[in-house]
Parts: sequence; structure tokens; C-alpha cells
Amino acid sequence: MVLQVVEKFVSINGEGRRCGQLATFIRFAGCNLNCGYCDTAWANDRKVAFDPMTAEEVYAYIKDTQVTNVTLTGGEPLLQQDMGELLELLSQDPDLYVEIETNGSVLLSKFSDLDNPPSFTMDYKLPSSGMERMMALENFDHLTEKDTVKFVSGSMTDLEKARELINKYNLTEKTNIFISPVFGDIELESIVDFMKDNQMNGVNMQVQLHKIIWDPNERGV
Ligand SMILES: C[S@@+](CC[C@H](N)C(=O)[O-])C[C@H]1O[C@@H](n2cnc3c(N)ncnc32)[C@H](O)[C@@H]1O
Ligand SMILES: Nc1nc2[nH]cc(C(=O)O)c2c(=O)[nH]1
Ligand code: SF4
Ligand SMILES: [Mg+2]
Repeated sequence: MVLQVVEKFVSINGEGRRCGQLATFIRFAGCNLNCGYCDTAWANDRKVAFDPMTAEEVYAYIKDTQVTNVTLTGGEPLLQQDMGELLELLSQDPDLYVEIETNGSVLLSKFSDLDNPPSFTMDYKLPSSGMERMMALENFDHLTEKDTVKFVSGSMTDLEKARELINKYNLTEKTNIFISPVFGDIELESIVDFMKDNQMNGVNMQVQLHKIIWDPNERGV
């Protein structure tokens, strides 16, 4: 079996806890969701061209970059059949900090037997994505202080839902929380106002940095 890699590159991470730091990105083909706002829908096309790579080849590429932060993304990376093998391999290298972006529909419990698990950045898909029904709420029980829940918000309804979930599942006590705008779809100030109005302590607002530096549709950055 192989991993289906649609692009791999070094850039600054434009999202998450290590935003602004160099990272090696590996983007995998295919996704089980179809979010209305998806900025990488091209990677989910059934006919997308991919590089078939073994876990060892992906690891060799990462080491070759000499960049120690790694972001595995997609598409939905946790749907790759050999992802367990890759995560196992990466987890044995103490020099690497590995993040994996995942869409909230794949059970994280499947990956809980790793000795040194990656940092999971798990989206909860809010109403404006059109995919909320696919969310596996039990994933909230598997997140730790190493992980992140991300709420990509495109409307006030989305923000309300994020607030409700943060409170209901006590998420600020368990893990890191980010609220990000669906790029270009919501007034940035309205997110800050919402956070102020609702005393959202311990929550980070974040705008995708790479979309400010480069053209928002640019690939490989
Ligand atoms: C393309 S997804 C790939 C990983 C995984 N499928 C997921 O959705 O988390 C990577 C991240 O980009 C975010 N994203 C996609 N389109 C976006 C947009 N138009 N504006 C802001 N964030 C977006 C997703 O919500 C996710 O957090
Ligand atoms: N620079 C940059 N940072 C990112 N952080 C997460 C990304 C992603 O697509 O998952 C991403 C991306 O595509 N580019
Ligand atoms: S889950 Fe991620 S890759 Fe899949 S459609 Fe949604 S944003 Fe795009
Ligand atoms: Mg992206």
C-alpha cells in the first residue's frame, strides 16, 4: 500500500499553534466531506494526480528538508490506509514536531495507541460548512493539551454553535481552541466582538497567515 501525496513543500505554517514557524507540509488526496468553503477541493477530486509514496519515502523527504515541524493535511489525511504506519514512524523521531489536520468525522480513538502521538488539530465543522451532521462528538474525549479544536466560522450562527460546544464540553480546560474565519466570508471585527461579548477567555482567534502573504488560491505555500 502507498500514501497518496498530492503536494509536499516547505513554508511557514499559516495556522495553528506553530503559526509563523517553518513547517514541512504533506498534503494527501481525498476526503469524505465536502465543505462548502473548502480551499483545497482540488485535492479531493477523484481524478487528482498523486505521487504514490511509502511511509519511509515520506519520512526521508521530511528529513531531507531539515525542517523539524511537520504538518500532515489534505484532503483528509486520516483516511489514508497507511497513515498509522507513517505516524508510528514519525513518532519515533524525537526531533520532529508533527501536527495532523483532521476534519472531525474520523474517530481519533483509532490512533490512540501510539506512544508519542502527533498533535491533532481537529476541526469541528460548523453549520455553514454543510457537514456538521458528520461530526463524531466522541472525539472531544480524546483531545489533550497537545491538541487543538478549530472552529472555522462563516456566520454568527457558527460562532454561537462554537461557543455552545466550548462550554458544553469544557474545551478550554482540555485542549487548545482556535476560531478562524472562513476566509473572506465574515467581518473579522465581528469575531472579536463576539469573543468580547461572550467573555471567551482562553480562545485564540486566528486568520490564515499564508493567505495574506500569498494569493489565497496559490498552491504549495
Ligand atoms: C483543507 S483542510 C484539510 C484537513 C481536514 N480535511 C480538515 O478539514 O481539517 C485544512 C484546514 O483548512 C481549513 N479551511 C479550508 N477551507 C477554508 C477556508 N475557505 N477558510 C478558512 N479555513 C479553511 C479547514 O477548516 C481545515 O482546518
Ligand atoms: N502555509 C500554510 N500553512 C498551513 N497550515 C495548515 C494548512 C493546511 O492546508 O492544512 C496550511 C497551508 O496550506 N499552508
Ligand atoms: S474536510 Fe477538509 S479537505 Fe474535506 S472538504 Fe472539508 S475542509 Fe476540505
Ligand atoms: Mg490550507
